[in-house]
This record gives sequence, C-alpha cells and structure tokens, in this order.
Amino acid sequence: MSFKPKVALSNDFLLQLAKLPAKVHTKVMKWAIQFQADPKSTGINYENINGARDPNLKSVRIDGDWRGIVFKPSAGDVYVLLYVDHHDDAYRWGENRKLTINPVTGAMQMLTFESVTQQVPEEAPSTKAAVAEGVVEDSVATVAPTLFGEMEDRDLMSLGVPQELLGFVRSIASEDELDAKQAQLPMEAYEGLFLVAAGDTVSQVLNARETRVDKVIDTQDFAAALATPESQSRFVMVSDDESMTAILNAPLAQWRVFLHPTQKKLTVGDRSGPVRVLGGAGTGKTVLAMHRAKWLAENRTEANQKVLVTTFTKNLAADIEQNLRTLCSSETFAKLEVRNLDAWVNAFMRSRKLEHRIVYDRKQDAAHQAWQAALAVKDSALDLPDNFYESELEQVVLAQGITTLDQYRTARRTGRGVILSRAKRDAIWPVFEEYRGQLASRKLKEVDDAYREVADVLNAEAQSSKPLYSAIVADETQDLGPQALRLLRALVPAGPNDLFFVGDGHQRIYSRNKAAMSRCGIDIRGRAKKLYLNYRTTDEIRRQAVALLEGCEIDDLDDGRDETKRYKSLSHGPVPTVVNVEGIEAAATHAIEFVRQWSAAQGDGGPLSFCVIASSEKSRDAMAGLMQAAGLRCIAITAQSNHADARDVVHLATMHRAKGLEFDCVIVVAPKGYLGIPEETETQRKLLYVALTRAKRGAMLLKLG
Ligand SMILES: Nc1ncnc2c1ncn2[C@@H]1O[C@H](COP(=O)(O)OP(=O)(O)OP(=O)(O)O)[C@@H](O)[C@H]1O
Repeated sequence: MSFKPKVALSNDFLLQLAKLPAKVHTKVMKWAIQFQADPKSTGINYENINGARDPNLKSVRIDGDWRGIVFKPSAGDVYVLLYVDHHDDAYRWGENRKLTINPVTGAMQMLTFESVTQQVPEEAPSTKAAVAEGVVEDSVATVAPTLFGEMEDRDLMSLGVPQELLGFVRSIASEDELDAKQAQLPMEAYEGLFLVAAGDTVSQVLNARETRVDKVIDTQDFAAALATPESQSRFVMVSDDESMTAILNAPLAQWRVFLHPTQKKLTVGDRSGPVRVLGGAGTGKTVLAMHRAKWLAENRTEANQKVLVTTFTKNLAADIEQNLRTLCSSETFAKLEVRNLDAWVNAFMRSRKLEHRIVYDRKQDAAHQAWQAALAVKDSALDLPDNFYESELEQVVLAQGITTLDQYRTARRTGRGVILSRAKRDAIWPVFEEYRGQLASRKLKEVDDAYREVADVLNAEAQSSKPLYSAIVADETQDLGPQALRLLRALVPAGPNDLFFVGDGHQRIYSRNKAAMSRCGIDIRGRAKKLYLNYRTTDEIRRQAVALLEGCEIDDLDDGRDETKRYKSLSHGPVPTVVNVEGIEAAATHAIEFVRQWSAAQGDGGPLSFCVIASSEKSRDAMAGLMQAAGLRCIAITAQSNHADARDVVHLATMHRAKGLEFDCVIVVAPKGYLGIPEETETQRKLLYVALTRAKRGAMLLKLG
C-alpha cells in the first residue's frame, strides 16, 4: 500500500509569496499546487545546497531564476515548502537555516544561523563569534549576571528554546535584550522566557499552556512533530488542491491558518463549562473567538441549532460576520448567527411581540423627557446632584436589576462613593420608579431592563423548550454588563462548551458595564486563560498606550485584576509622537502632515490605511472637513458603514466606534483633559488605549488644548 507523502507550507513561504510580482506569484502558485499533488514527481529536481547547515534542505527550480527551498529529510515522507526567491537569495537563505525538533516539546523549529552565532562580550575575545552549540555557554555565564543563566537545559527547552540556542538564551542579560532578540527565537520560546522574566515559574507557564513535556520525543520524526500546536503556529499541512489554493490565494491572512499554540488549544476540543480568555489589545482574541465558533459549529452543533457569536458593537459584529464567511464553508456558516447583543435582544422582543423600543441614549428625545420627568420628583432636601441619580440608576439599579424599594434598600453599592442610609434610599427610590413609569408610558425600555426581562422569559421557558443555541461565543466581554451576562447565561443550558468569552479590562470604555462573571452565574474557575502576544501593534505603540493606563485599575472581567507587565508585541516601529496642539485647525495640520509623511515613506509599497480617531463626533467631523479641504479623501466609520479595509482614503471614527478595528496608521485627537489625574480619568485613558492600539505601524497622539 502506498501512502501520499505529507506536504506542509511554512508561514515564511507565504509571507515571501505575498511579496512576489503578480506574474511570478501566479507561476509559484501553479508550481506549488503541482508539488502538493506529487512531491515525488520525476519533474521535480531536488538539488543539494552547497555549504548548507542542514543537509535536508534542498533547492528546486520553479521558473527561470526563481527557486524554492524545500525540506526533504532522508528518512520519512515529509516535504515542507519553506521559501521562495531569486536563485542566489534563495540559496543564501537555505545555507543558513536548519529545521530541528525540540527534544522536550517535540515542536518543529526553524533556526537561523546568524542568530545561533554568538557575539560574546569583550572579556572573552577568544570565543567571539563562536557557534552556540556547546561553545559559548560557560564563558558567558561567568561574565555577567544573566536572566536565564541558572536555568536547567530541560526547563529552557520545555519553554520552547531550541537545544542549539541554549547558549544564546543564557547570555541574555536583560528584558530589553530579550526583546531585541525576539525575532531570532521561536514565538513560544520568547513568550515563555518573558513570562519567566516577569516572575512566573516554568511549571506555571507549562500549566497555563496546557503543555505536557513527559513524552519521549523522536527528534527525527518530522511527521509527528508537525502535529504539535507549536509546529502548527508556523507550518500547515496541506492535503488537497483546494485547501492549497485557498491558502496560497490569501498568503497574508495568516490568522486563518497559523494560530498561536494557545489560540489553537482553546479553539479545538471540549471544555467542561464557561471559558474566559483575557488578552491585551491585538493579542488575537477576536481571531480565537472566530476559530472557536467555527469549531463548535462544525463539531458540537446539531442540524437545527446554531452557535451565537455576539459582541457589544454593531460594526465589530459586521466585521466578524464578514471574516467568518470567508473562514467557514457555507454549511458551517449556516450554523452561525453573528449579532451584537442589543440587536439580538431587539429582534427577540419583536419576535415575541414585545413592542418596547430600547433606550440607547438618555439625552435624546422621549427618553430625555422621561428622565427629566423623573428628576422632577426628586427630594430636594437630599441635596444630591442630577448626575448622582444618573450614575446610581446605571451602576446600581439597572446593573443589579433592582425593581423594588425593598431590593434597593439592601443593594450593594460598592465603589459608589456616597454612603446612603435607609432613609435616604427611601427618599431616592421614587425617582427611579418614576423613570421606569415614564418610559413604560412611552413604550420604551432601558437596555439593561430589556436584557433582564428577556433572561427571565428564557429562564421560565428553559424546562419546556429546546435551547436556541448549542453554544455562545462573546467578544468584547468587558463591555457587557451584569444583565447582559445573565442574559447570555440564560441563553444556553449550563454544560460543556456552553459559553466562551474573550475580553480585555484595559479596553473597558463603558464603566457602567463593569461586571464580575462569578456574580452573574458564570463560573470560569479552572477555565480562565490568557493570550500575551500582540500581533497587531508595534511594541513601541503598545508601550505608549499601556503607559497611559498607569495608575488605573484593570480588572479581569471577574473579581480579580489584570496587569500589563506580561504583554508583548511581535513587531517594532517608531515611537508614537505626542503633540500638544491649540485648536482643531492645528490638529488637522499635524494629521495631514503625518498622512503625507507616512504615505511618502511607503513609496510604491501599496497604499496604507489611515484612521483619525476623535473623542467626539463633532471633532471627528471637524477633522474630516479640514482634511478633505486639503485634498485628502475622507470617510467616516459609523454604526452602519464600516469600510475599515479601504486603503485609498483617510477613515475617521469616534473612539467608541473604532473599537475592534485596525489600521496601518492612527492619529488620535483628544482633549488634554483626557490625561488628567488617573483616578478621575480612567474611562478617558482607556479610550485613548483603545484608540492608539488600533494602529499596526504608526501612531500620533494630538492633545487638544
Ligand atoms: N495567529 C495569528 N497569526 C497571525 N496574525 C494574527 C493571529 N492572531 C491574530 N492575528 C492578527 O492580529 C491582529 C489582532 O487580532 P485580533 O483582532 O483578533 O485581536 P484582539 O485581541 O481581538 O484585539 P483588540 O482587543 O485590540 O480588538 C489582527 O490583524 C489579526 O489578524
């Protein structure tokens, strides 16, 4: 019996493919599809690479001067397409690479020999530029204190450090040096090392990763190595023309194919109950949520059921839906329902002939009148300002679903500042009662009340009707308040794979929606996970954004706290500029200059995407007018239109509307006051964090005086 050889592609190959001129791209694609079908074809001539570090790397002629580099071990039937380039460049690339298997984790790892070559400190000139394999370790360890010098080989390798890089890693003396060497390390090794540098033990890291290192590894078995989540974060096995074509056609959509090992582990397999995944901006939470939803739809959803994928913002839901459409087959997509929670609750109420409309803004129209009428009944002897009543309504009455005076008398009011005696509560309550009455007479309902009442309906029907959904996947969980979480809890019966939440306390921009999952009937104990690596933003932008949150408390969506220390970015770029400007005209001048400079620097590398992110619709529109007058095409991102991927325009968005989106470059325009005393400007600072972290490459913060 003959088996088809295993064929895989590397992420480097795809990145390189994306850079090729269109004509060559087509030829390489055609060749790669044939190669996938039969890598043993007599038409493929594998040539040795003289001076190669790895005898298993071969060169193959694709067309004219173009060469592919393929991994073809002497034993076993595995072929990996690693790289493509002009003849000389491809050979040079191949000479300096080696594909190995980590003897502890079993992961396939690509070594670059420039990185294995050590620059040893001046004190040890005799070993300068020695190769790491066994040579440098002792000399380095004695020269200066290092971060990982004391660690056992096995511990380092279990974090993902290749055996050949043990000396290289042991020489690292500071976190900055580790960051500078990031590109030379496998992703899992870099991540493991910075977590250890931040204070985690090796077993904490391995437990959190759900990685077992007690198996015997055959370091020649590349077929087995390809099956590890670490290998799959950089290599993908391709078994038919169709999947090969799909991958080659979108070489830059790496998120579809190469998941971070933690993303991969959380995507597949059963979980015994609700899962919560935390991660700073750009750590791939939405990507994970989409892959998990796909897996649940394909594997744990009956024919007449669906997976509900939900989030807070309407235009982010539209974005997710569009991406899921391309990620999934049509059969799978048919088992998904993507909708922001407000829209979902609205549709449910209509389907049940509940005629109330939902109040989204208490400052407008009928809701405003209702609120004013309610304030009119307040007890002036209490001497409490109007905004006290509004925050009490949002943070206590609506958040906790309080509907009677008795409940209000005993309500938790932690963090509210003002202490209220029973008599005062009795005097305040009529305002809230009046407000609900005023709303009801106008056929209106606060959104939290709508969530609560729908949850009550669902709970009452739970025994008698089949659940609508097999599972729920929620993005932006930090902006779903307690009643929203209770509603999600009521939508699926408690059990394996029921609820999957991703979110980030740094991005909590609706402070009224602060909720602890455990107090909403959602128990995540043993299923609380984290993503650490920022795939979107340069580390320079990430640091700048994080610095703005100094002094702010970041929660973990439950009763604990998150911290910023353990997050890192994979890419680097210029430090964002922060400029004080007087007036919107000056802000527009800086923004125009920024767009022109970045566009000029990009040359013919393809247009960049830009977004001006403003603190209000008014300043967004003023910036649009001024930039348009200077000849730049501008387009506003609204709840209805979300063309964030268009590249020949400058997008403009409010901070709330920009959530979840991303652009090459971002210009943030905010009043200086946003950076006032941290305790008083937490929400504003989080808005700035969200806005800045929308940028992939360049960012500027304009502080309006
Ligand atoms: N495994 C991956 N490989 C390559 N790119 C990835 C991967 N995961 C995520 N990305 C990319 O990183 C960027 C951020 O991903 P995503 O939007 O999922 O992050 P997020 O944590 O939801 O961000 P935020 O909370 O800031 O909105 C996107 O461009 C996405 O395509």
